[in-house]
Amino acid sequence: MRLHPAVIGAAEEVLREVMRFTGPADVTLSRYFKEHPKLGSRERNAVAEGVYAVLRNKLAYASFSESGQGSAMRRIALLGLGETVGADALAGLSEEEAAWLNRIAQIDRQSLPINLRTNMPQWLLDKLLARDGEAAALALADALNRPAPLDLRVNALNWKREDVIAELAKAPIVCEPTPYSPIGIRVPKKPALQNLPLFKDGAIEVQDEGSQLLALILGAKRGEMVVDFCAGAGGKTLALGAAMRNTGRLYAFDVSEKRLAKLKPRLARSGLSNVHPVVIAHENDAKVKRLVAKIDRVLVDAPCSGLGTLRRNPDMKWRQTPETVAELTVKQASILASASRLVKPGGRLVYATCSLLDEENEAIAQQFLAANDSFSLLPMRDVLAEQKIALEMQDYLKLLPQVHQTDGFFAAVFVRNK
Ligand SMILES: C[S@@+](CC[C@H](N)C(=O)[O-])C[C@H]1O[C@@H](n2cnc3c(N)ncnc32)[C@H](O)[C@@H]1O
Repeated sequence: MRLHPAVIGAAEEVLREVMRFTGPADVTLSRYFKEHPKLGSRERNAVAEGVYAVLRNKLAYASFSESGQGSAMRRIALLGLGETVGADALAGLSEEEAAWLNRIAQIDRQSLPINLRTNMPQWLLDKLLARDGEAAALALADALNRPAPLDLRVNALNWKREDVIAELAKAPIVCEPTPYSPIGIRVPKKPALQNLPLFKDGAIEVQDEGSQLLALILGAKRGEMVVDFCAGAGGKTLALGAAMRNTGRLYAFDVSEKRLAKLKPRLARSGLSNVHPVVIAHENDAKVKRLVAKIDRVLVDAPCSGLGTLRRNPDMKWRQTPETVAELTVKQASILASASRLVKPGGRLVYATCSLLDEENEAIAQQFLAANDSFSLLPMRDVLAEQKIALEMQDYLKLLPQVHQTDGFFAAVFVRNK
């Protein structure tokens, strides 16, 4: 059955706002759907898929849209919808438009110049080419430009992965265990989960496998004092609280009251009572100082460019610039320096990002080590062996979508010697 003709106009309209890149695309889409309640769920999905395809393929589509008729934004919307739901599903296409979409579909994308093939902003493409070379940069861009699967984390406090997989199969939801995280489940399709008893009972949370691994390498244990310094809506906090078997004390810091508020309902579902959310004004807040040298393990899941998560947030590549990245690196170094003071001798500090850029990753870790002789690096291969995670790494954790089928993540583990 064809989609309602309103889909094309809706995609065009919402793209006008999304393509200004003044805020996250998912927020703009949710607001648009709230303001347009008559769009059915099939139509909403089609609009969202079409918009995300445009964000993934922006440069190629801009080039393709130089031909065709109608407003430029309609042509761009048609390209996104044509790529995702297919021209045959669209009602309201003129004959010329259908023929044009058909012609565009015949173009061999491999024959396009590298900037149109990768659909990366030039500054980012230049960085990836200089660091990785053409073949690796193309493979990375290709993986980043594909939608991610849906990964779930099992709440290890009360649930076993195999039992959750068996329950999901009854729904019926096809899924499989994730290869590296012992508490992860991968769902290739994207079913709605919110109404499943498993979700309501806190047995599962949506979380990329890479993100699960970042929580695991902190190695948090029963009865410990742990700080999740940049907790946000608590994706990793929940994993840490369960790893601590709901004992000890887990502080969830963040400067954003709004993000921390989103942790509350998730905490209620999870059954955890060892988590203490704390809004801080900045990384040097007096609330931080009170815990100096008292904490066993500190996770710094730093604010970053998010360029490792382009599979889910393709707008990030158009919203970041060399200047925003430079600002972030100053913040990252400052947060890591302040958070490190909390770690007690013998304690562990993890610095993590979902960025792919060396300046947000290795450079921050190395700069920190150079300035802090009380900390040393715990090689990632040792940390992974300790956690029984079957991943080959050297000093750092570097997860890549084209290799590990996760989002792009970086992590360094430090131990305080004195
Ligand atoms: C990568 S996100 C955290 C995601 C979260 N850990 C999760 O797993 O869902 C980074 C977070 O750092 C927070 N942040 C930014 N500046 C901060 C600061 N100075 N101190 C603490 N948190 C900060 C942001 O509000 C954001 O929620």
